[in-house]
Amino acid sequence: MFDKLAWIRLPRNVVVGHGVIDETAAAIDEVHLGGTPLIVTSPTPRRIAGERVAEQFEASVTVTVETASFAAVERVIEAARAEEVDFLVGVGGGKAIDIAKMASDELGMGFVSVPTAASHDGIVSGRGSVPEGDTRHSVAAEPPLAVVADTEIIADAPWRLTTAGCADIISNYTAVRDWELAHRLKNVEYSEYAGALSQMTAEMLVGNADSIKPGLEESAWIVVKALVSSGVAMSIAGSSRPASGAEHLISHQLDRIAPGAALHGHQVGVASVVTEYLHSGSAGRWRNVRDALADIGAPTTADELGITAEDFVEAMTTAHEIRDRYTILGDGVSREAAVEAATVTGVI
Ligand SMILES: NC(=O)C1=CN([C@@H]2O[C@H](COP(=O)(O)OP(=O)(O)OC[C@H]3O[C@@H](n4cnc5c(N)ncnc54)[C@H](OP(=O)(O)O)[C@@H]3O)[C@@H](O)[C@H]2O)C=CC1
Ligand SMILES: O=C(CO)COP(=O)(O)O
Ligand SMILES: [Zn+2]
Repeated sequence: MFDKLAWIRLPRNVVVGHGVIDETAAAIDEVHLGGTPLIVTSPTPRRIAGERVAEQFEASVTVTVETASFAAVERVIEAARAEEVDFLVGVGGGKAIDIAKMASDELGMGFVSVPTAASHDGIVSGRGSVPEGDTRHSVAAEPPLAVVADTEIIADAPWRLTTAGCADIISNYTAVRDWELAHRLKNVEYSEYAGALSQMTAEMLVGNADSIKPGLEESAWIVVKALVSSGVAMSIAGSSRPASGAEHLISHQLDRIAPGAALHGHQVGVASVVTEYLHSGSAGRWRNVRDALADIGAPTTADELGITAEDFVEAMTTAHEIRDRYTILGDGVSREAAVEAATVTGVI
């Protein structure tokens, strides 16, 4: 008798390359999804990619969403039922993809991810994040059956979206440290395989920092591959643990305290500078994290995020409350300790 249930849900077809958007229907066919797709997109991605995806099918339905909300997920579910579609395709950044992912989960329908920006690892994962009440963190949702990432489109997206994706990957270092800590102190289940994959993904991205530059299509390749790998680590773990530790808790808290101030990846990157400091002290590796962010042009200070020192410190001191996830924040860092960590690291 097994006392453990392993449940790893991964994409079956990951297509990455120049111009592959025009192969979306073929990639979908390969995973045996047939019939009419419901394309979930947002205004800019619709113009750039959504229409090119739609024209590959005899019939399709498109829903354009403007904001990430449960109302938008409901609208997509209603459209899918009313139009009797067979599967969902999310075309865009995290907003369109997560709305499609959450709706697919509810509908029990196949889901395909067509990212137009490499802004964070949610574009390839089985985790969905749509703000609900006070909740900002991800929940389990339908993983994509196929991912179609056109590097020509992604390389043309605003550069800040790509640096945000890089910073989300760089934050894997501290996420894994938090996970190991929770394993040691709280007996939280830890997967060495998922932890090693997540850490290696960050190392490879940092090792390739010289090739991550605006206007260079190879950057999109490197970042998408890292996001896929991070998504796989989360699938193996069955949670976002390998890619989300205290730095993510701080970012989720910033989303409440200073909504819309900065991109997810940029926030978790800056937060990981201070959480690395909390882990290893002033002589530790926080400078490596900061320098890795600076090398790819991501923010390294609260000011660059457009967040005040006061708000950043408040997020640090309250972030432990938002989720049952043990990290270096323990049962809360004091205001003095938060100010010290953020000041020594130059974050505030
Ligand atoms: N599942 C997970 O684990 C995670 C999910 N998230 C979720 O993801 C969302 C944030 O993702 P993010 O990608 O930053 O947000 P969006 O999907 O809102 O995209 C960011 C902006 O980029 C625009 N855009 C997208 N692609 C292109 C392109 N190729 N060229 C020009 N502009 C483009 C969008 O246009 P437009 O305004 O027209 O949409 C939007 O203005 C949030 O809803 C968040 O909750 C965040 C982290 C993790
Ligand atoms: O953003 C994520 C991983 O990079 C998902 O993490 P959360 O579960 O904390 O939302
Ligand atoms: Zn993240």
